[in-house]
Amino acid sequence: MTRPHLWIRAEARPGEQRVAIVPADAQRLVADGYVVTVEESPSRVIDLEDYVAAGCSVAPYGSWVDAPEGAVVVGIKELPQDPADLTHTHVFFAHAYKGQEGADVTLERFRRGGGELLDVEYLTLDGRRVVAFGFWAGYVGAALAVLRHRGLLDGAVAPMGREELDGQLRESADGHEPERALVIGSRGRSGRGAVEALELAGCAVTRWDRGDTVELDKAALLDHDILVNCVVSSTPQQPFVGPDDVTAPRRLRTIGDVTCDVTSDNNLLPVNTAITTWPEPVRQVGTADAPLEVIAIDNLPSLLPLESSMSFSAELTPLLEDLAERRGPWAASLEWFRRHVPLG
Ligand SMILES: NC(=O)c1ccc[n+]([C@@H]2O[C@H](COP(=O)([O-])OP(=O)(O)OC[C@H]3O[C@@H](n4cnc5c(N)ncnc54)[C@H](O)[C@@H]3O)[C@@H](O)[C@H]2O)c1
Repeated sequence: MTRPHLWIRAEARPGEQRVAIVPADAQRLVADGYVVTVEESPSRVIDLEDYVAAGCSVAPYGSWVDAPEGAVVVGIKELPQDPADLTHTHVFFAHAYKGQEGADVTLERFRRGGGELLDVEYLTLDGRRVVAFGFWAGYVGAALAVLRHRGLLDGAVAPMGREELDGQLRESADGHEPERALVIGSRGRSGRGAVEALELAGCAVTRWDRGDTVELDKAALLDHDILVNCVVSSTPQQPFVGPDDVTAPRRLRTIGDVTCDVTSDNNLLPVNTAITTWPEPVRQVGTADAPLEVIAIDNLPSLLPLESSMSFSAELTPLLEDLAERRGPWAASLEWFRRHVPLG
């Protein structure tokens, strides 16, 4: 079996602490005969020494631009703006096929350099994505919502470890009647994470998935204190919470919008139309008399960088044996790339 040289790139986005392959998985790859290089990084949540102990070689920050021909450069978020031409094969989330801002520029860089994009979002088997950050997105989104509901999230949020977050959730339960919390999309990856966090926090959790929203019981929905939206919506349907619901009789006070489709036609929470951020995680969309707060952060998994990296790496690593031949999910992702950048 051919084994490509794997080059773990340092993330270029300021503050990004995640990494695509963790040392334990790198060690297995090295034992399997892969050459694995890891770049130095000022922000990565995992020490460089752990990669050295796993048998990886070390390269300076950003040196993937000079990686040997044939090396596959693996990362998570966007590439830096230089160089203009991309000559390698890159594995990362490029967000380049749905007309997103900057997508044309990204694809043009690959076209000019003759490189290849194997976008992680398009690694699929039988149409289902095989590598995603969903569980921890749901976990963090629900955790922030319940902490806010309990008056314990005031101001900025920053990356932390799971123990710290779980400690906050457990402690916050003291002296609280269990809140009624609803997770919609509860059978999905992020939905399962949301349910786990809310249960740890001592909430009484209602789970809804596809069949439960066909005929939306709005009164039942609004009779929850906390709502966590984890639905993947691709077709328009009756919104879960719209502007009209602000003045309706309701228990609902806090929404965690994990889906974050805030500017899309399929936004199921049109009561809110903008994301929120780490410095300002909470937006008031209600009124002084009828408060309603939304948390809609679009990079939730970054708040638990170690756990997110570990689960991402655990999903990605077993797929690498098919990478050299571009089989399975790699073929699916490559097909998307070739639709946008045909072979010249
Ligand atoms: N905010 C973030 O940082 C972040 C991170 C990761 C993922 N996401 C987003 O979260 C969303 C969920 O991702 P996932 O990986 O959990 O997806 P998933 O496909 O694993 O789960 C989606 C769930 O929604 C259910 N669903 C679909 N339509 C529904 C409806 N009308 N009513 C009720 N349930 C419905 C599905 O049956 C499924 O169980 C996606 O839009 C994803 O892009 C956000």
